[in-house]
Formats: sequence, structure tokens, C-alpha cells
Amino acid sequence: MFSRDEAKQDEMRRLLGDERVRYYVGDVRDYDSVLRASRGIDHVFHAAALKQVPSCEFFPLEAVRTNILGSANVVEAAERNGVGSVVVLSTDKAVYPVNAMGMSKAMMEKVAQAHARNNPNSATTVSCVRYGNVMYSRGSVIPLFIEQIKAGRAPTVTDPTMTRFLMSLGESVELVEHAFQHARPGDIFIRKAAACTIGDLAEAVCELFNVPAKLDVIGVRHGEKLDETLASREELTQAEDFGEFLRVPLDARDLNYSLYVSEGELDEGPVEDFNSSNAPRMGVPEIIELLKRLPEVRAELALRDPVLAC
Ligand SMILES: O=c1ccn([C@@H]2O[C@H](COP(=O)(O)OP(=O)(O)O[C@H]3O[C@H](CO)[C@@H](O)[C@H](O)[C@H]3O)[C@@H](O)[C@H]2O)c(=O)[nH]1
Repeated sequence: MFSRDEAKQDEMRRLLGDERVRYYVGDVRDYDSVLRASRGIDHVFHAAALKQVPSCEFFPLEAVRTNILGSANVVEAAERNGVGSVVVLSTDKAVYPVNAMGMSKAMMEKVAQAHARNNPNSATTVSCVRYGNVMYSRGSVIPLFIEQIKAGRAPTVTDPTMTRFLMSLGESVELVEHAFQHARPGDIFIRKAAACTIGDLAEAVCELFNVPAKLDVIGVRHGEKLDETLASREELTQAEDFGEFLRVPLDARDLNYSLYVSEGELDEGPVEDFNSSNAPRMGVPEIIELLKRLPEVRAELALRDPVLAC
């Protein structure tokens, strides 16, 4: 475990109580600290990031330092130490990005792919995973709605028509495991997901907590998109479909394009990207079922009304 936050590391140490886990305090921005931590390591899962959209709009260079340069440090240190594989965690916001967080994650993907392209004989397989919103992740909207309802307030909704892909923490971890087991250098693995509107999500939380679905519409925040895209149209023309997952392989051509002119294939491919407005759409009842499966939501329901939690 390598991270900046010694308090969280301490909490994890006590929670896990597992002497096989070693803890390193350091920062992905500091190459030497990453180099030291990745010595003698077989696999790296790179999740360190600045991930809040609005805050990265105010401090874009901080996103550059952590999400782009920090990721480059992780890849470079892994290469130097002969680490077997590196899986870097990306986001749907990296596709057709409009905000600094998404742009920096898009660049992180490019750094990972460039490593694969420029080091064909490397002992280190670097791949990416990309997914949408992880339900109940720290600082995200579902725990916020629940806190607001508990405080007797209406949930604050930016735009009820805004859509997002939803998945559980378990599903995002499955994607990381899939990449870990199957990745070829430079692959991007994408987890398909269902989407919903934020208005329906707020309504579902209200219904689950048995309060009237009265929403407080606050308007879109800095840098937010109305809909998110998990796979671009350009990627879909190359992607392999594995049911739950898509695999976008590396474009491993070199810069000598003339070689390909006479051999190129004209493939129109799909006309649309895979986005949260054309993906399978969940309504309020389906969102409620999904929410009920989250242990954190069940715990909150049990506190409020033990009967409702059953
Ligand atoms: O008071 C609020 C706050 C947020 N929202 C909306 O809720 C949705 C989800 O917001 P949030 O949970 O803050 O997540 P996102 O801004 O969509 O970003 C999250 O999901 C991304 C995947 O798309 C990850 O990459 C990011 O790190 C993570 O913060 C968005 O449509 C927001 O506009 C509200 O309606 N009311």
C-alpha cells in the first residue's frame, strides 16, 4: 500500500491486521518515493488520483501533477524495477473530456499506451481500466443525498435530466481483476453499465428512505457534462466485445503511416459512441433494487428503521 495519507494507512492497518501488507508513505508526484516502493514488486494497481471534477477545475495544474505526471512516475518506476504488470484506473470522464479531471485522466491513458507502444519488449505490461460512477464512493452523490435526507433536507440535484453510469465497488474491482488477468500491453478495458438520470436517482433514494421526493435543483457545477461516454465511436470501431467488458486494443502502428495507406481497410463501424444517454436506462424501481444491495445503504436503513432494511 503506497499513499500520502498516514492516517488512512493506520486505519487500514488496524482493520486488516495482516502482516503480509506493507505500508509506504509517499507521493506519486515524487518519482524517488515511487521507485523505492515498487522495488521487488510483481504487480501495481494505480488508483492514486485527484478525482473531484469541480476542484480540478479550480486547480488544473494539481490534476496535471498527480494524474498525469504522477502516473508517468508510476509507469516509469515499474519499468525500471521490472514490475510484471501495472493496471491504471481511469474514468468515463476521460472520453471526449470537457473538464480538467477528465482531460488529465485522458492523458494518463495516453501515457500508459505510449509506454506499450514505445517499449515493445518491456517486461512490464501496462493497461488501463475505465468505468463510470462507483456507487457510494467517498464524496459522491449517494451518501450526500442520504445525509441530506437524514438532516430533514431535500436532496440537492444539479440537473434532474443529467445521466450517469452506475456500478458497485465490486463490479469496478472485477474489471480491475479482468485487466490484471487478461491485459495485453496498452489495452483499455471498459465495464459496460446501465445508466440513470440524477433526478430518478434522487427520487429512488427518497422513496427508499420513505420521504417525499421533493428535489432542490441547484444547477450544473463547474466542468460537468450532461451525459458521460464510456467508449468513443472511434474506440468502438476497434473494440472487442466480451459481454460485460469491452477491450480496446492498442493502436500499435508506428509513425511510418505510408506503409499502411495501401493496406488500410475502410470500416465505417458504429455511428454512435456508448454513452449514458443511449445505454440501457434504469428507472426508479431498478435503482431502488440496486441501492438496496449496497451494504452502506442497508446499514443506514437499519439505523433509521430496522423493518425497512429487510
Ligand atoms: O449535490 C449534488 C452533487 C452532485 N450531483 C450530481 O450527481 C451526479 C454524480 O456526482 P458525483 O457523485 O459528484 O460524481 P461525478 O461528478 O459524476 O464524478 C464521479 O464519478 C466519476 C466517474 O464518472 C469519477 O471519475 C469521479 O472521480 C467521481 O467523483 C452528477 O451528475 C452530479 O451533477 C447532484 O445532483 N447534486
